[in-house]
Amino acid sequence: MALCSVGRPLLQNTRHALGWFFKQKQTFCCKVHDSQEEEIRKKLQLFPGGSIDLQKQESGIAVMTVNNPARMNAFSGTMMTELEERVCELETWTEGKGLIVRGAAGTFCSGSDLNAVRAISNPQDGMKMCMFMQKTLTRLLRLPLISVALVEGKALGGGAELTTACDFRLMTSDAMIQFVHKHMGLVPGWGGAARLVRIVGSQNALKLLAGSKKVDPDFGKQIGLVDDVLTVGEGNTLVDTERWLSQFTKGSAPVIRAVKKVVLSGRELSLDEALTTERHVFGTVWGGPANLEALALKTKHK
Ligand SMILES: CCCC(=O)SCCNC(=O)CCNC(=O)[C@H](O)C(C)(C)COP(=O)(O)OP(=O)(O)OC[C@H]1O[C@@H](n2cnc3c(N)ncnc32)[C@H](O)[C@@H]1OP(=O)(O)O
Repeated sequence: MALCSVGRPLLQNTRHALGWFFKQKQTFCCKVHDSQEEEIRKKLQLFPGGSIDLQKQESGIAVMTVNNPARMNAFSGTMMTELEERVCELETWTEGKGLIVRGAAGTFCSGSDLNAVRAISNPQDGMKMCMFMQKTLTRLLRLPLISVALVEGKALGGGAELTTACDFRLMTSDAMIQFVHKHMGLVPGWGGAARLVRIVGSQNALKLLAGSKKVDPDFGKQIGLVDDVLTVGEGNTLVDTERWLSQFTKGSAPVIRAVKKVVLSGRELSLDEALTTERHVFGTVWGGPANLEALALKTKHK
């Protein structure tokens, strides 16, 4: 049973929560063949265009690119299903440590493709699409990889929501994030509001959503949405992002992945559940190769 199948509350009980960590391969690496999901997958296939590209590098850092430049990297239907496939691929990438999510051609993502949105504007299809993207983005955030959204140009609507499905956000100095949903007569539906509240607090989330406020790098840093700013024109932003991320991904993959798991459990589970999970994760690294090597080297932390 997958963690978040339709109609099932997330993290229903401790056993389920622990299964999340230890059975990821079995529970996550395949599509959930729920009939409603199959139906929306088929419908999404009717709206082609663009791609979600994934490059897994030997460094243990993967780069995922939202690629639909003719539409400012808006998500077509097929891109939504491709995103799910790429997340599946990353769930089984045991050597992975980090992930960069970015947009093609110097801009992040302008949300869902408005042509597809118009065609499936009935509430039933809207709900199914929203559930599909919520689940995929939840799985993206829960990957045992340290993830960062590299925001160049604009991140609008669903694009702004996508940034919140990463652990960190970097912006170039001329970039902008905007939850434009209110202007579209909507609220976030891809899990962006729930995640935003956890990142910036409810006061700031209310300002960003109710005011559709534009977030530039300074404001983003001030409210804690943005972790760092890359100056435009000073080198290659992707290389700069890899360098920034490598401060957290340096070292052994099992340890980095374990760090992400304990932080994630602290963020999502009750204290008791998180403590139990922490013990289990600790057991996976205690006496492991990295631990034994550090002990043999008599490492000092000066
Ligand atoms: C739960 C999910 C909720 C959502 O995501 S709803 C979607 C929210 N996003 C939007 O409303 C974005 C609407 N687009 C815009 O505001 C502007 O196009 C944008 C992104 C600021 C760029 O402005 P400009 O730089 O002036 O460029 P432009 O308007 O000429 O756009 C270039 C081409 O891209 C297209 N485009 C941009 N965003 C799109 C989208 N979301 N869906 C479909 N097509 C989109 C735009 O129509 C234009 O195409 P074309 O050259 O006219 O064929």
